[in-house]
Amino acid sequence: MNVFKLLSRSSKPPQASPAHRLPSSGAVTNPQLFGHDVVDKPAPESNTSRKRKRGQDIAEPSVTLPAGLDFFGNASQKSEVRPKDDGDRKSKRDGEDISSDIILEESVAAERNDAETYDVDECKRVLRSHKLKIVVLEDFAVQEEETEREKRRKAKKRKRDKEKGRKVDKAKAAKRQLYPQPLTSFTQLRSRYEISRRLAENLKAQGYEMTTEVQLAALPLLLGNKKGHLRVQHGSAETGGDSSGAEFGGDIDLLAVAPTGSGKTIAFLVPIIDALLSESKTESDSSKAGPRAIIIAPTKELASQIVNEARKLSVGTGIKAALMKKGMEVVEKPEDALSKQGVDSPEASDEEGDADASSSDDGGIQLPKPNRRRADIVKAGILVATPLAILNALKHHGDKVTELPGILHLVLDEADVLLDPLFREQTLAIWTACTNPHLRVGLWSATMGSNIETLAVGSLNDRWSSLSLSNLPRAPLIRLVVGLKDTAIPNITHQLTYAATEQGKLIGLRQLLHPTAIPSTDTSISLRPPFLVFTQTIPRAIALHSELLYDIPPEAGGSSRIAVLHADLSSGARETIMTRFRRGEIWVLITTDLLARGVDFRGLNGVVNYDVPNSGAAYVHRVGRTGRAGREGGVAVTFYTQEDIPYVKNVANVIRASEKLRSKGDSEGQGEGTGIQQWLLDALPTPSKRDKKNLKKRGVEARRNVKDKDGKGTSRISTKSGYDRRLEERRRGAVEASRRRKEEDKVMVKAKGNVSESEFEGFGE
Ligand SMILES: Nc1ncnc2c1ncn2[C@@H]1O[C@H](COP(=O)(O)OP(=O)(O)OP(=O)(O)O)[C@@H](O)[C@H]1O
Repeated sequence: MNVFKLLSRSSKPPQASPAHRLPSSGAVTNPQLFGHDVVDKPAPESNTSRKRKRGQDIAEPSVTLPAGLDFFGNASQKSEVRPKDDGDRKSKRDGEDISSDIILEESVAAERNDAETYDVDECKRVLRSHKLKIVVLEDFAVQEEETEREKRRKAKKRKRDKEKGRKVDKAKAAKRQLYPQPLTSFTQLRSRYEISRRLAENLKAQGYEMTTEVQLAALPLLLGNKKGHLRVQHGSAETGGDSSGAEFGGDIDLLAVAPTGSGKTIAFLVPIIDALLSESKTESDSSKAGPRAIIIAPTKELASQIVNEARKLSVGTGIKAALMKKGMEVVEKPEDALSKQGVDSPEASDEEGDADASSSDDGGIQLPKPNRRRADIVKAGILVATPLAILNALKHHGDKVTELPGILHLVLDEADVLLDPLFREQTLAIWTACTNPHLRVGLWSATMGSNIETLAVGSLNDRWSSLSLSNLPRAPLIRLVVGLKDTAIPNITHQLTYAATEQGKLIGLRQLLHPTAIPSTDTSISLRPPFLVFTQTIPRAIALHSELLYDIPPEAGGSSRIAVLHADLSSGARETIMTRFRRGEIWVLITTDLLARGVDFRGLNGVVNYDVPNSGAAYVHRVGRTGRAGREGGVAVTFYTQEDIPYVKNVANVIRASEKLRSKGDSEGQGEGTGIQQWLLDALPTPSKRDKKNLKKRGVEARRNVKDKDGKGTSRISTKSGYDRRLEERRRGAVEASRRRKEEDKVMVKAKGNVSESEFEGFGE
């Protein structure tokens, strides 16, 4: 009997032919998560934004691999048209490169239709069907203009609100809601917002046609002001036409909360690249070369992924994207200017020495100092980095941070973690250093606590007062939410498995690794490689890796198919493992929360939470590594033991919410599987606020990397229980002692023999 059958709860019944629905099957699905039954009018028949049922292919991949092998099927495969070499041909307009006239001809008709717009009611319908909610979180300009009058009005309103109760609040919320023109296809970017032709081509070459929900709303919001499109009228935004509405004076600051894998990267990169291109057309001043946009991400892996994406989108545009590395400088620091003028500065020389010592990029060659320093200053328009990497480069004279007046765009990707106590100080220091009055800020994540919103508003206010910018119009802060906030994506299957003990978890994981060894049951789900396994700590990841190292048979690649990735490895080793995993050479990657956020492995079939995540948000991000861009068939398995019971309700609640979301939005009725039963939710204890805080900070007590009384780590992972291990150790010790005794006896006998021999020798004399 399979014990997991009794103790596990899968969120959906097994599917008939999973191979066809695996994320790694290579087929590109509809990237949208919601609104599949809704036809986005006025999209014409020929328009690529025509709606498809979930799972219906947009196009066949050009290289057809067996479903089980094409792990990381590339979205670009489906695009027949690829960008040609940069120097190929020159555009007749604006000096842009033109790579394909075919694309142009094909898209003319579509562009004409794309220029058609929706009326306000249609906007509302489309945005609601895609579960999009856009509100003005803070309209600073209005606040400042009407301070006195507003105060009196607010006092009156509060009184009325008290009498009328919640209804009034709802009415107020509706008033502040926006309905921008939905962008249902990427071709509309050219017809409506006149983005660079080359940028449009690059998007097409990557295979992007239909927009995801977050792109559908965020791109019009961020590009809208370019043509004065964003107009708020009686609680709604509309395009062109009636000009009686209150118009936002400048651009906007945006706080976007959208599901994992929903294409937020493109949503923030396209407006930045477009803005930099517009700027480069108007500005001929080359002294402005250097970063104009900074994108901060919490890990090196995510930062380097964003750089890659930015480079792909800006091919042939002249816009460059760079990844911040040790030894690079963002701006010239005051001491550099002094040293250039021949003034000796002790701090400058100290720091220079440090930078040289830590720099791995100059291959140990010592160039003359001023030249080296100048050569390392970032010239790329888009700079992507972790907070510490930028801050280290900005610090001078101890803790002073060099200002960055040239930065016009600041993006915090995974904003909630960047503004969490772990990174908060560093992130805010960078934000404060961006002193340009026209700076626009974007905060993006799949999860966002209300404390982050408060912090964002506070930071915007502080910045405003410290820079004394009162003579300039203030941009509103707009919040865009896709789906249900802080919920896991609805297109994956969740399984919460009670494994009782540490041993149980290992057995469970082995069962997932060798599914054919165990007879399949109604509730068992199959998990095909490649998949990620998350542990709570680095020592546990290492221990699990060594335990599973020989589980994959040699004929399937053996131990080379399984790897461990964590922050204690060198950057080079981390990069190699990431590349091998993306190529499909590694099938099982064991890791910590280092890879929980942002990292995009398109064809990942599943995620195993070997250790329960530290919070509901952590669960959302970890499981969001599968089911990217609307791909179906991803699986998320979470093991929990006796020790986890006090905390697992967080995870159960997230799964339950995600299942509800699926069953509501799923016209095919697939969402009716009842994974997390109400009785389980009722039975699980609700963790206190303090417990949640502790858990988030340090994880489950029993698995912390503390030493036991023998000085050994308790984070050990093994199929054997501690009792069995002790017995075994004693047995081994006894065998060893007996062997040693025998050896000693032999030596004694020999020694005695030697004595008698020597005695005998003497006897010969
Ligand atoms: N419109 C689109 N059509 C098809 N694929 C898309 C589209 N937009 C993005 N993608 C693909 O979706 C995947 C996920 O995108 P991205 O990494 O930007 O997601 P994300 O929202 O930032 O996720 P996370 O919250 O995990 O960081 C990428 O492989 C990307 O190429």
